[in-house]
Amino acid sequence: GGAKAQTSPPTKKVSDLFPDSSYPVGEEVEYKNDNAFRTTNEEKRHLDRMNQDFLTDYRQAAEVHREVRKYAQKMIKPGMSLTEIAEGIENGTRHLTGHMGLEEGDNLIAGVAFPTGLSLNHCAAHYTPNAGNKMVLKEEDVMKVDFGVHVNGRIVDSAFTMSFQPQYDNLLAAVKDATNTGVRLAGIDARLGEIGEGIQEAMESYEVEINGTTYPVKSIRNLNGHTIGHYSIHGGSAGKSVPIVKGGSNEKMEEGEVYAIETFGSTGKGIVRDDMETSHYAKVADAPKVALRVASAKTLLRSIDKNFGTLPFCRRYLDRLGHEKYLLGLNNLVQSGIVQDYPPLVDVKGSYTAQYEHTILLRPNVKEVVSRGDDY
Ligand SMILES: O=S(=O)(c1cccs1)N(Cc1ccc(F)cc1)Cc1ncn[nH]1
Ligand SMILES: [Mn+2]
Ligand SMILES: [Mn+2]
Ligand SMILES: [Mn+2]
Repeated sequence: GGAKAQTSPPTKKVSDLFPDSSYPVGEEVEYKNDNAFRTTNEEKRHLDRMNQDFLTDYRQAAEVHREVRKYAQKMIKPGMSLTEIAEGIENGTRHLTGHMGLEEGDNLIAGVAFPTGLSLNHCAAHYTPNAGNKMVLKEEDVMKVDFGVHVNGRIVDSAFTMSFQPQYDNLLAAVKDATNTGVRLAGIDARLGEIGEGIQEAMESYEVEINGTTYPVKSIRNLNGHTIGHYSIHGGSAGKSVPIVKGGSNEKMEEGEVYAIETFGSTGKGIVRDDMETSHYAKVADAPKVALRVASAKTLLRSIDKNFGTLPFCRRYLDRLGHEKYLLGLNNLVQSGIVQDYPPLVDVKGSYTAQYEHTILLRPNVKEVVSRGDDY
C-alpha cells in the first residue's frame, strides 16, 4: 500500500496512519427489546457524544491491537521461541502507540497494558516466558495469545488461539462460537448469570477428536470475563465477573461499563488451578501502606508505581527496565499484599484449552465491540 500502509514488522504509529484521530469505529450492535429506544433517544446520543476522548482512545488502542495481531498471526510459526514471539508482539504495540515505555511514566501514557499471554495446551492463561526461558513453539501446540493495548488507561483486552494442526479446529470453533454468543447476549440490563448459561450451551454443543480420542468441549467453570476500568484490567474492587457456565449471579450489566468477554474451552476437567513459575504481577489498587523491611522492595515499588501503576507487568518488563536481583523484593511486595501475583492457570496435563476474548463498550446508545476485526 501507499504511505498509509502499515509495515511488517509493524513500526508506523497508528496516529500517523489515521489523521485527526479518525480511528475505525468497532462493530456497533443496537440494544434489543426494552433498550431498543436507546438507538434514537436524543439524551442517550448526547451522553455518547460527551465521551469523545474515551471513545477515541479506545478505538486507537483497538486499531493497534488489530494491526499487531495481524502481524503475529502471520509471523508466529512452530520453531520460534516463546520469548521472541512475546517480544515481537510487545515491540509492535510499543511502536504503533509511539510509546516504548523505557522512560519513567511513558508506559502510563500509552502502550503495553499487560503481559503477552502465550499459554500452551493444558495451560489456559497467565503464562509468559521469564528470562532464560528456552521454550520453543511446537507444531502440535495450541497457543492462547492474550495481549493488551492501552491509550491513556483505556485498555483493550483481546485474545485468540493459534494451532497448526486441523485436529484442533473444532475446539477453536467451539470457543469462538461461545465468545461470540457471550458478545451477542451482553448488553445494558443483561443478567450476568444468563450470559454464562448461553456461553456454556454454545461451548458444550461441540466435541473434538484429538489423536484418536473424542472429547466433549467443556467450558472452564472457574474462569470468566470481567469489567475493565480506567488503568484497571479487572475493574477494581467494584469489578464484576461474567461467568462462562450456568449458575452465576443475577446482577445486570449497566450503561457505561466496559467488559472483557472471554471464554475458555477444554478437553480436560474444565477447572483450572495455579501451577508453574509466576510471571504476571500487578500492584493492588487500594494497597495497604505497609512499612517495607526489605530495601530492594522500596526501590522496586517506586519503579512499579512510575512505570505500571496498577497495570499488570511481568518479570521481563523489570529486566528491560534494568532491574537486577529483584526477586526477593518482589516476593516481599507479594507477601505484604501490595502486589498481587497471577500464576499460570492450568487444567489437567494432556488436556487442550482454547480462548477467544473481545472488549466491548456499553455506550448509552449502542453496544460497540471495539476489538472486532476481520480475523475474529
Ligand atoms: O483472570 S483475571 O485475573 C480476572 C480478575 C477478575 C476477573 S477475571 N484476569 C485479569 C488479568 C490479570 C493479570 C493480567 F496480567 C491480565 C489480566 C483476566 C484476564 N487475564 C488475561 N486476560 N484477561
Ligand atoms: Mn502519545
Ligand atoms: Mn485477556
Ligand atoms: Mn480478560
